[in-house]
Amino acid sequence: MSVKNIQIELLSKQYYTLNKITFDYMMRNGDWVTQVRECYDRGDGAGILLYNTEKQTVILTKQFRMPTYMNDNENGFLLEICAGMLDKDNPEACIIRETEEEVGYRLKSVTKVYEAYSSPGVMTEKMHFFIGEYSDDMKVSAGGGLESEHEDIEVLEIPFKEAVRMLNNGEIHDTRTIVLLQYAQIHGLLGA
Ligand SMILES: Nc1nc2c(ncn2[C@@H]2O[C@H](COP(=O)(O)OP(=O)(O)O[C@H]3O[C@H](CO)[C@@H](O)[C@H](O)[C@@H]3O)[C@@H](O)[C@H]2O)c(=O)[nH]1
Ligand SMILES: [Mg+2]
Repeated sequence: MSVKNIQIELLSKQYYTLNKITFDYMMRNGDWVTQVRECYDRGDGAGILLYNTEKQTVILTKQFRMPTYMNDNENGFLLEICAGMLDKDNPEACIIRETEEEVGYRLKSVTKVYEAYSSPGVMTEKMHFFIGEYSDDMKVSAGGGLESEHEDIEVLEIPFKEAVRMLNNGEIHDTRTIVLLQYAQIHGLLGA
C-alpha cells in the first residue's frame, strides 16, 4: 500500500460534506511524503442520454447552475443530459426515477455504458452513465424537476443532428453531455 496514516478533518457539513484529508503517501521512488487534499463528498450520480431512433432526436435539459455562473457561464444556464444524485438508490433505479422527475418519461430499461469519476482531484463522486430509448407513449408528465426543491428544468427534445452541430461548435459545456453525445456518435445509436 502506498498510503497510510489517513486523518480526516471535517471542514464543512451542510448540504454536502467537505473533508480535509492528511495522509502519508509513498512516491514512486519509494520516499514517503505527507500530503493534504480537500475532498468534497456529495455521493455518487447518474446521467442518461435519452434517444429516439424513429424521430432521430435526443432529450436534453436546460437549467440554471450557480457554480457555472460563478465561473464564466454568462447567464448560468447549462444544456445537460438528464442526471441526478443517487441518494440511496442503485444507479439504474436512480436514473429511471430522475428521468421521470426531470423530463417526464417513464422508462422500463436503461443500458449502462460507463462509470467514471467526475472530478478526481477534488470530488469523491463517481458518475454512472446510461443510455435509454424513449418514445412518445412513455411520456407521463411534463417533467421539470421537483417543486419541493425549487428545481426549474426545461425539457428540450432536439434532433440528434442539431445536438451534434452544437457539440462540434463548442456550444455544449457539460462534460457528461459531451461524453454521451460522443458515445452516440461513436456507436451509431442514431445512424451514421
Ligand atoms: N438547499 C440546497 N440544495 C442543493 C444544494 N446543492 C444541490 N441542491 C439541490 O439538490 C438537488 C439535486 O438534484 P439532482 O437532480 O439529484 O442532482 P443534480 O444537481 O442534477 O446533479 C447531477 O448533476 C451533477 C453535475 O452538475 C452531478 O455532479 C451529479 O452527480 C448529478 O448527476 C437539486 O434540487 C439542487 O437544487 C445546496 O447546497 N443546498
Ligand atoms: Mg438533476
